[in-house]
Order: sequence, then structure tokens, then C-alpha cells
Amino acid sequence: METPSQSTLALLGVAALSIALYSNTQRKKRDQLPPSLPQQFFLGNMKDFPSKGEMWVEHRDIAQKLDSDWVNFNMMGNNMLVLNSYQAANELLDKRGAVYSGRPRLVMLNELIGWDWNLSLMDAEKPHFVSYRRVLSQQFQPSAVAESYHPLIRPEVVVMLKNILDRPEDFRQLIKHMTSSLILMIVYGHRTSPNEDRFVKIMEDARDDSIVASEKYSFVDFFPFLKHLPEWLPGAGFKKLKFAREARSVSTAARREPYLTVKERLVAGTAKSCMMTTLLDDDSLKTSGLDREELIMDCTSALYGAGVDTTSVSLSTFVLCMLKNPEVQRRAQKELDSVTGGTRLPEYADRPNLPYIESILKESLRWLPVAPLGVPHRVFKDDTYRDKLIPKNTTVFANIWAMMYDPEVYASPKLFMPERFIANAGKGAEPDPKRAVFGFGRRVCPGMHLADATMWLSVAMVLATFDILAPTDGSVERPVEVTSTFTAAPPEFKCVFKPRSEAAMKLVRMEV
Ligand code: HEM
Repeated sequence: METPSQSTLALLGVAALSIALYSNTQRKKRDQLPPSLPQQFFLGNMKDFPSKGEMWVEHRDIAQKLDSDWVNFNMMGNNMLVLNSYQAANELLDKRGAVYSGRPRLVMLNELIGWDWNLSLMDAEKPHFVSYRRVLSQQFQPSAVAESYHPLIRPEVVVMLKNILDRPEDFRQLIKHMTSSLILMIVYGHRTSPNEDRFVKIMEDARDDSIVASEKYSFVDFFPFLKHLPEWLPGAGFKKLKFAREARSVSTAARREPYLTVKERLVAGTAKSCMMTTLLDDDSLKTSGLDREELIMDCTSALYGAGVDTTSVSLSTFVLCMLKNPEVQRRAQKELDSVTGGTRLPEYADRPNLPYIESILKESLRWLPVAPLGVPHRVFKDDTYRDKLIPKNTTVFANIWAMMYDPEVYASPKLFMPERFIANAGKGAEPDPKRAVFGFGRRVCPGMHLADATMWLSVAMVLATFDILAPTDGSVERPVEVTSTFTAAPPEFKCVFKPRSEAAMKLVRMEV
């Protein structure tokens, strides 16, 4: 056998030393970071990061396995940090909001499709971010919601009740119709047509594209160079770029068309007073150097996508929970009747006197949070917490679902128990889930007061007028499923809406 030459031995020695040094540096780096699973060479934790199905449950399980409420994932050099407790999310995303309010780079959605005008996806380092947030915070502050939007919510909810009476089997579609009509009325003063509505169509098309982009093409975010592949290239390059080009024109339509229509209606004298006309009339609007019309167009067009499904899915969850918990319905109806006498429908002024209805709303939001992993934040600069390093550009997920199912915070979390939010002699109320389900810090949901008002009135009105019953075919026994995207929804389920009384239905018909 030939013996290796001295130079070969030297080369092997250098290689072994380099590998040892590299591993040592990597280990030291890893020790500085929050707890993580063991990592593979080059891939890091790519294979461990749950990204399909009920990924929030898997994330919670990994945290439990590591006995840590925060877990770092090395995704081929990019850090992803998952916060599984309210305490960690509050410390970092709320209290250090100035550092944790970015959004990760979204190559497909923002750079290829051109959704970068959309506040939900916009990085907070973008120069006009603050102006966008300011406009929406003003438009949706509690006093504006009460004064301007309460009068619009009620008619939409009453129409929904009337429609459910006529077509109970379509209840889910009718809930969604209510939330979409409401947002389009608030934002554009647009009354949706019962048949195919142009505004709804373009907004839904844009929403569908954004789902396809995040589910099918998110790999482009990991390998940004792919965006430069020419469209004629056979294979994925072609498909992805063709999709992006078509989706870009849909996104542009969703942004511009409703705006232009409202402007035409203003000229024709047929525009209804709405958020857009208010903004167009507002001479004191602070634009921070941005084109005024662009600012108004961008702020308003972000709202359909952010507000319609979130609110309607949360209301469908409420219906499912009522179906599974008839005794909760009975207690709620007793409370409602004691306040309205059963002779009128509930109104916002009744809210302080209906603590159990309030608790049902909170428990529905907790039981199946619609955005279980929130919307990811990005860290602007290196930060330290619990003596660990959170490097600049780390993507941070708040596992809202894990927070809602933390048995240390919510007793028997799988059970639907509205009474957990009512303090009694023996124990205090459990924390309001709204502190987490609407997100955190400088990115907290600006539409939360509108969502809260819409849901509260819907819950109170539905319970005042209907008994929600299980269908005879027993389909309610199916387990809850969730969608595989970043949002969770209850599965398709059937139920029976039985009018509580003829008098209640008369009250509904009188208001339509
Ligand atoms: C039950 C209903 C809703 C829930 C649970 C919900 C939840 C959320 C969550 C978790 C976020 C991400 C916050 C973060 O990044 O930390 C968010 C963002 C947002 N929501 Fe909502 N939302 C709801 C309804 C609405 C409504 C009705 C509107 C407006 C009409 C709205 C507008 C927005 C906007 C514009 C953003 C992006 C804010 C930003 O990125 O700075 N949402 N929402």
C-alpha cells in the first residue's frame, strides 16, 4: 500500500483543523443564541421548522421538548425565533417594539407581485410606514369606531340575521358577506351587489393570489436570486414569474379600481360619505412627503384583505362553539332577556350589562385564534434578552395559539368556558385574550376595535334571535380541522338556526 506523502498529510491536517475551528465557532455562536434543536451541517434546522398543517401545535411541542418558551431555528443562516409564551412576546414585541416592528423580506409577495404598498406586509423601515399607521390608527380609534361605524355595523348584522332566517344552510357564506359588505361600506361607501360584485371580485382575486404566493412560492424568499431567472426559462422559473406578473396586475387593480370608482362617484355626486371621502377632504392629513393620493389609496386598499376573513372566520368559530355548548347558549340568552326583556334587540348601550356575552366573545377568540402564529416581525438590530443574542434580521413569530392553550394561564384550555373571564369570590378572571390575538407592539392590529364591535353585536344579536342546534346527521362530532396556511378556521360544519320566537323574527324584519 502506498503511504500518503507529507504534503497530503499536511493538507488533511489543515482540513481537519479548519473543520474543527469551524464547528467550534458555530457551536460558540449557537450557544449565544436562544435554545434550539440540534442542527444539521449547512441546513441547520431547515428540516425541523414546522410549516404545514397545525404548525402552531408542533411549535409548542418543540418548545415543551426543549423546556423553553422560546426556540430559535437556524434556517440555512437565517434565524427564525418562535415565542411560545405571552411573557416573552410582551417583553420583546410590545416593550421593545421600536426594535421588533419590521417585517421579513418577502421576495415573492412584495418584490415580484408588488404588494409592498400593503401595510400588513410593509417593513417598518420604509420611510412612510409611520404615516400609514397614523392614518389607520386615527380612522379606527375607539371613538371613531363608536361614532362613525357603530351605525353602519347594525344594519349589516340585521341583514345577516334576515338572510340566515331565509337560507340557514348558507350561514358561513352569509357571515362573510356581512363582514365584506361592512368593510366596503366603511372604506369606500360601496353597497355590495347581491350578485357578482366588482369590488368583492377584485379583492378576493388579490387575496387568493397572496395565498398561492405564500403557500406555493415562499421558497423564493429563501433563495432571492431566483427572482432574477428569466421568464422563458423552462420549469419553476417560468411558472413562478408568469404567476407573479399576472398577480401584479390583480394587486394593482385591487389598489386602484375602488379608489378611481369613488373619485368618479364624487364627480357624479353619488359618492357616500366613507373613510376615503373623509381622507380626501382632510386638508390636515400628514403625508410626510408621500403623494397624498397614493397614501389614501394604499391605506384603504389594505383593509379588505386584513379585515374580512379574520372577522368572519372568528364569527364562524363562535357559531361552532355555540353548537357544541348548548348550556352556554342558554345562559347567554337568559342574560340577554334579563336586559332587553325579550321585547327588543340588543344594542351597544347594553354592553356593560352583558358580562357573559362579553366572555363568550373573548372565549371564541381564544378557543381558535384566527392567526395562530400571528404575522412575523423582523428585528432591526442585534438585541439581548435573558443573556442570549437575537441577531439583527431575525424573523420573530408569536405563537398566539400556544399562549391561548397555556394551562398555567387558562385552566383546562381545551374546554370552551366563558366563565373563566368572570372574576368570582374564589378567583380572579383569566387574562383577556385580546392582549395577544390582535398581535403586538407597533404592528398591533389597527382594526381591532372595529373587529371587536362587529363581533360583539353579531354575537349578541344571533343569540337573541336564534337557537343554534346540532343537525340530526351528527356531523358536529367531526374534530376541528385547520387550514394549512397561516390562518386557522373551523372545518365546514352544518348546524340548524332555529328562530327563538316569532316575536324575535318580527324585530329582525322590522329593522331590515
Ligand atoms: C377578529 C378579527 C381580527 C383579528 C383576530 C386580527 C388580527 C391581526 C393580527 C394578529 C395582526 C398582525 C399583528 C402583528 O403583526 O403583530 C393584524 C394586523 C392587521 N390588521 Fe387585523 N385582525 C382582525 C380584524 C381586522 C380588521 C377588521 C381590520 C381592518 C378593517 C384589520 C386590519 C389590520 C391591518 C391593516 C393589519 C396590519 C398592521 C401592520 O402590519 O402594521 N384587522 N391583525
